[in-house]
Amino acid sequence: MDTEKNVAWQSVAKLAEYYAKAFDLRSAFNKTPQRFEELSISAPHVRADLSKNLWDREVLAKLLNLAEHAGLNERRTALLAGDIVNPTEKRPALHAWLRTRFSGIATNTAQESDERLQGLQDMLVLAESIRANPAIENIVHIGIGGSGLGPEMAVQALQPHHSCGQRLHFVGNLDGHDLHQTLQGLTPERTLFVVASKSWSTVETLRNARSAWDWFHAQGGVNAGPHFVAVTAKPELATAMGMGRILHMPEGVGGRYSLWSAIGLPLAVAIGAGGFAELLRGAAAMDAHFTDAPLQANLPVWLGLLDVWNSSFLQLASRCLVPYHHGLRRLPAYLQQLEMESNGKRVHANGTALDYPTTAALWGEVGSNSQHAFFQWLHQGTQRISTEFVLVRRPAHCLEGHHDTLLANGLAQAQALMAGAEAGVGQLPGHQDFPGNRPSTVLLLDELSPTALGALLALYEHRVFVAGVVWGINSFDQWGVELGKTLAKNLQQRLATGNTSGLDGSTAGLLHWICETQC
Ligand SMILES: O=P(O)(O)OC[C@H]1O[C@](O)(CO)[C@@H](O)[C@@H]1O
Repeated sequence: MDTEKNVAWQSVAKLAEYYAKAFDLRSAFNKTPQRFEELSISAPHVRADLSKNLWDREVLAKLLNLAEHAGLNERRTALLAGDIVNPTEKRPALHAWLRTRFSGIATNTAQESDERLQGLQDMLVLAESIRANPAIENIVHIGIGGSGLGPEMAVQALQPHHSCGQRLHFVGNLDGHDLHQTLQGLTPERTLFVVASKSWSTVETLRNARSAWDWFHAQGGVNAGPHFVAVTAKPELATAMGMGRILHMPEGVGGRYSLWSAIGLPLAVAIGAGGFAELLRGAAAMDAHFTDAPLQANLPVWLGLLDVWNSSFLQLASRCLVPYHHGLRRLPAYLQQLEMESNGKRVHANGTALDYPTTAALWGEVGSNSQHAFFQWLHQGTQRISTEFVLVRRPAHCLEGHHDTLLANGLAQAQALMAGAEAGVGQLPGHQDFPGNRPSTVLLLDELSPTALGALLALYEHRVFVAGVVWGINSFDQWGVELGKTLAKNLQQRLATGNTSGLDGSTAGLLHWICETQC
């Protein structure tokens, strides 16, 4: 860490002990009646109440100072200009660049022709032709991680906006049960497979694609090619596998940031090219906020700094995400990849070890279901973590008595985490005491439209970037997934032969158990 950043870091650290041990949210609200106004902030389509966190304006000011000394302004400019921000892979991170250019929000570059935009343009044209083709009844999207989670989550989230005649299915898992169950009842000639893999080397996706290809012929289909669309940065490999149509995605768009590229094909089929353009516009509006708003009035900056504060300084080991909207039930899984693959790192971008905790584990489940699962732990467990609520003001249904009750439940959980309560007369002391003073954040959308979803997801992307810059890590590579892939290849061969020589005792023992019945 350079000297100035270190001084700024130490000055934040000086505050941390008090906020971790002695700060009390209830007293803070009593002492500062305008605390909500001071610590809540709006951005396009998203309002955020950060006042129920274990911080205040003094902490925020010091964190903003730290961000400046970490080079946030310069790094943000580099990201949005499409410069190299992923040094270990020598790549830019083009997600915001792509949607901003495409949406024409970037003045003077709106009509820019660039081959990196071509795949997205081709995808939207193809999506419209699929929507207009009644012969295609089912679309099976095959892809994992960033090539699956984003489209699946967004297709679910925007279900009320669907306007296509096709049914959409998602297959990611290497476990054959996933593909097998999905294919039940489908007819080859009426099915279109979308095989999404940026690298075209992901074992899960290639295995599923080959099995789908075999299924197509085994079920009497002829000429599979036209029924297979590939989305990839490696068109030559996809062509060699027989894919009938290739959509290109740029190398510079990272997997977990790729919903905005041709990877978004299932979503564009579901909501139409116009709906997809709205998603891009919503995201680009958040990009513009991130670019233009001063750091002290910038929502992604506040959230990224809060993440740094909670994890590195207050040592809160996880963050629980609870979206109170059925459509957002896959948001925790999507954000797990975004946050934990991006910032789950233990070394600086230059490869040297870091001596502070980086990103917290992210986990969660949709509300109100989660209230009946793990909220006991959140309210009365021995460990304190932070909780994040995503609320949506207006539902897309008109069933009486649901949405107000849902919103009341979300608000109540945040209130209870902060306020706590003592067991009353006739109640059980201890068992019915709630300690309170547990931090939470509320993000509020007016409605779950394509535009608002785009803005929300872009907000999370920039937040991850901000925290990564302050931690000094490269948020755009993922070397941590490689060792397991290499070992799996070796073990696959051993499973075929039962050879355990040279293996550690546990892996050898487990292999023996499996081979007793299989090999
Ligand atoms: O699109 P691909 O290349 O199949 O990769 C899928 C996913 O696998 C990962 O590389 C991790 O293994 C992710 O970063 C990526 O989103």
